[in-house]
Amino acid sequence: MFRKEGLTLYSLLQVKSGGNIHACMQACRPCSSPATGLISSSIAWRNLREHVDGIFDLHLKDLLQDERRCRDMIKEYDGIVLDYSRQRATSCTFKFLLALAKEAGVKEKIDMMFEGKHINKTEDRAVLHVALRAPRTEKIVCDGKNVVPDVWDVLDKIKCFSERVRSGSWVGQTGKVLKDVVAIGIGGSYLGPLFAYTALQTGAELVQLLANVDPIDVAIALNGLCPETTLVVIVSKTFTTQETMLNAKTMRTWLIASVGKEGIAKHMVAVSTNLKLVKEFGLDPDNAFAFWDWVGGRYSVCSAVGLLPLAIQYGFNKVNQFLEGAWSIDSHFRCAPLEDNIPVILGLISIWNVSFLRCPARAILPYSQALQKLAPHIQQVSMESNGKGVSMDGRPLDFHAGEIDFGEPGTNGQHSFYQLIHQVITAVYSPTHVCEPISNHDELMCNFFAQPDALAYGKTWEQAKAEGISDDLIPHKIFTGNRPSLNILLPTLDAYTLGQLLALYEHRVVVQGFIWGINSFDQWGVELGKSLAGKVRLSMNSVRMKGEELKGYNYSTTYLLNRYLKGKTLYKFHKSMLLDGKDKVHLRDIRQLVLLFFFDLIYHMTITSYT
Ligand SMILES: O=P(O)(O)OC[C@H]1O[C@H](O)[C@H](O)[C@@H](O)[C@@H]1O
Repeated sequence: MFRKEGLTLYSLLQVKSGGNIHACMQACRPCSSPATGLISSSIAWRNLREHVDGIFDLHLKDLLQDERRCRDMIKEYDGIVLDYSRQRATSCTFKFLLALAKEAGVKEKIDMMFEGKHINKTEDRAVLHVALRAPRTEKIVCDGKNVVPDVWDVLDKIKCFSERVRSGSWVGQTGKVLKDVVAIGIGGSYLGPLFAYTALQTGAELVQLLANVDPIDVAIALNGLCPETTLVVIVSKTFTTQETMLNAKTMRTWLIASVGKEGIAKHMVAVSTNLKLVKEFGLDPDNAFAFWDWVGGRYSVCSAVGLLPLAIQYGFNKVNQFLEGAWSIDSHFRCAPLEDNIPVILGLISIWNVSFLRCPARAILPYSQALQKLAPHIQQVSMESNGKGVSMDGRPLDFHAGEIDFGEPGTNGQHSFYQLIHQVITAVYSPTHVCEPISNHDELMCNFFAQPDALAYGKTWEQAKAEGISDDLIPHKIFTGNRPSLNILLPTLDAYTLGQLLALYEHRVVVQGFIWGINSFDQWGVELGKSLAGKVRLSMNSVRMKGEELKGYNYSTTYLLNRYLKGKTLYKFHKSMLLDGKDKVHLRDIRQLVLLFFFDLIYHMTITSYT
């Protein structure tokens, strides 16, 4: 009944209908434990597979007429409103989904997470990012130790340091007040901080974040900065990530040229779990802000990774509010019954769309420009966490898990890819940064409220005809609708609600992983790419230093690498090229010399038919 291809939203509309919902309800069998270890062999999963057949008859425009259903599909908690009535699901669907959550032991797994159990089995680690936002009085034990006091030691250190930088009492080596901060990191050490930092932006930025190892990015970051008044923050959980370490070395060279080696302690600090390597890099451990291996990189926004830049820029008060917002959702996630638990409901909706309706693409569309970096952050949180092909115990999955996430703030996205929007819409319904533009915000929100219904209802031939559209244009102007979305409304966008939003998305991803039975906390696929890059690095050095021939690559890679190395003889990117009079950057020169390579990745996700 399904077409044999994925990544298409239209599959929803092309499938043949089958059965009806009441028949499916009667067919519902009591649940029992999965026989093979995969959740797909459970009765709860099979009930959903049978149930999904009945759904294809139903159109959202009909489902939306049932007010009781719609009322049941709106949940509120601590100012957040979740409306999932525009999902292609009935109340019965949610009964089946909740049965699946119970079958998968979601509640028990949430408890294990909060209890510091080593649920990241492949790395033998606890998963305790929730401990990062726990109040000082809370007790969260990991490996026999309450970790909350350690968390607060670092928070106190962040408070003290950030206040000194902000007040000007922390001065650079030459006695000048620091005016600029560059935070270097990549992946989780960049995307999460960037999301939070951008969301709270007020206009006067002290901090900038640098990720890419591309020399142009480095040059742009340094452009106009004076080493004597610049603080560099190296952010790396492992302190081994090549890109970050290379950028850190470039920055160190840049600083030393002006303030000398002895000035580094005043101009460079680090955020890491690896304090030994921080010291070996030449930084004073007193200038390091620690975190712990039980914080995954992509879940590290609430550690010093995200909080140090936030505290320096916006003050520690905002950091406190951010943590309180996240903790509000953490507490709800831990304690609320599954049927009222907003992150659990969000996770179940994702499971329903991906594994049963087979819609593995999700657009995240905040109707708030301040949330412009939400989608890039969630791309990593979701796709690195749940882009897994095997279960926790190494069995290949026989169902589809993981989504393709993408997004853009509305209304920009409307003018780009809205033909494909499909699942999540986030909005702020009261503006925070009111310059004057109440009417601008109203305009924005008109679009926000219009889009979900446009997607749900579509437009029929008859409606188009009644609008006087000519027959030849009607095929282009009718829309089948029935595209699901869900809405999240925040009362405002401030540090508190930002923390709530972050925790909601983090926990949604975790719930999905709990149900699919995968490990949402490791990233071995990324490691493969890293080790292959290491091999290429060695080969490049052998060619350059020893004049050796490239060996061990296929024809295509050898050809491209040789072309690159040949072009590289023109490329002389060194200190004097980067700097002119110590702080002036030759962007144009660098641009001319850098060879650009890019590639299109064609990712084909195959979804096989149900039998
Ligand atoms: O913070 P770092 O140790 O430098 O790691 C930065 C990033 O490295 C890799 O790409 C991992 O897959 C990410 O999860 C991590 O956030």
